[in-house]
Amino acid sequence: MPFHHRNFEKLGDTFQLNLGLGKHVVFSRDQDLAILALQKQQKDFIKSPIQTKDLVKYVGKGLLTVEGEEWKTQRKLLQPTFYKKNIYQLLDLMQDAIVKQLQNIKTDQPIDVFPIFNDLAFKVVAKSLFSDAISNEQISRLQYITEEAQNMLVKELRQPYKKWWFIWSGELKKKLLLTKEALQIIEGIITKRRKQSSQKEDLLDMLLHTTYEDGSSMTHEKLLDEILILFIAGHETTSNALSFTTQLIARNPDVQQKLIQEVDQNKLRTPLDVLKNSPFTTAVIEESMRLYPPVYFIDRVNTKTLKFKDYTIPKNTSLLFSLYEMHRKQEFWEEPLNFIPERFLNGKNHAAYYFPFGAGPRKCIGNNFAMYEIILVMQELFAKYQIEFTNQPIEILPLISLKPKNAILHFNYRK
Ligand code: HEM
Repeated sequence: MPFHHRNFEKLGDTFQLNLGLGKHVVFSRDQDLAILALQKQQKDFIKSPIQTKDLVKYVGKGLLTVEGEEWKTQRKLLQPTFYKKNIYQLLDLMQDAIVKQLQNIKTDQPIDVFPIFNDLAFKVVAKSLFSDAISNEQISRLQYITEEAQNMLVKELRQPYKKWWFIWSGELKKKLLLTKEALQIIEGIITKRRKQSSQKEDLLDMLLHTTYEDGSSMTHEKLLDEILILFIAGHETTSNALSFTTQLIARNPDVQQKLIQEVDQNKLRTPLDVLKNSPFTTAVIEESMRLYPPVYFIDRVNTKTLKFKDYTIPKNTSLLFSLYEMHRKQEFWEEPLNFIPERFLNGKNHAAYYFPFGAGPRKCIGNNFAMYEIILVMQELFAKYQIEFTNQPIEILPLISLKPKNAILHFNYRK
């Protein structure tokens, strides 16, 4: 990251990096170019092969990893499931999983919050999807498999020269077998559910009843792929956000105090009422995702020659938009490196240069789900605990997502 920052400072908001062998990448923190690629002229851009080929190997073809007509049809089908009113129905399931998971917090010693939030975020997706039809063993196994798939993808991307070794050593095959096992676990749950007549209020039931324009439902295979994708897209991003948010709160006692005041006012409220009465908590989360956007890069490839400002970018160029850099630009944010949640409370619209959930038609479908989950975690957490930081500064691990490193915090029961 500092490497990119230096390059942006030296070379400007958009620059090209030569990777050798005739390959090059365009890095940009220009919000107008990003909006053009993601929204205004999105028809002339596709996702990079990292998502539409490399990731597909491990997680199949779901909303996140498909393109063109296939994507359009699936997005149209799945969008209503993620409307606010449908996510509201999942709040009790979410809340239940959150309360159980937060029991793992210890107060007698400093703890790394990332593994706790990572398990929590995975369980919240699992329970929202399947309610009580999934066992704890199945959840642990699915979590292990999806994380192994992501680790393998990181390895492949970082060490492309070792591709033959991954194949020859059997490592790749082993990982692909794991993906098969994950699909079998999900398939078992779906098959059982199809035989039940009673209705459940979970995502699986919604997905089973959702239909295309011609009245048909998703094929069994498509449903399996979409569910696996929800696990992949929905858990690490959320746990990163939770970890960075709590670290920032611990380092800013005034913010923590204000947050606790709001949490106390919400103490006796239902989860839905908590969501509706948490403006400061929401601002805290938004400010945290400004400084540490869990998806810190969005990639696209232009399918046509692109003319933008003084640049002509030949077609089939990889473009990487740095949300991390964009969210820290002096021209848009006063004291850009400081954590000031109030900037999200002054009624100003930041949509032109702040988009932690992406922008345009491929914007995160789970954005409400994620925000509601994080607000409910903050409510549960700060109703019981106060937190202190133990190490400076916040450390980052920029992999596929922006992960925290050594997110060690000390929890104390509130007096
Ligand atoms: C704080 C948490 C989250 C962040 C920061 C985040 C961020 C993003 C971003 C930036 C994109 C767009 C990527 C692109 O344009 O290339 C995206 C797409 C997506 N996200 Fe999220 N996400 C989060 C949570 C979730 C959750 C909880 C779910 C599901 C339960 C989810 C499901 C998806 C899916 C399926 C897509 C692909 C949408 C499409 O291409 O049509 N995300 N997310």
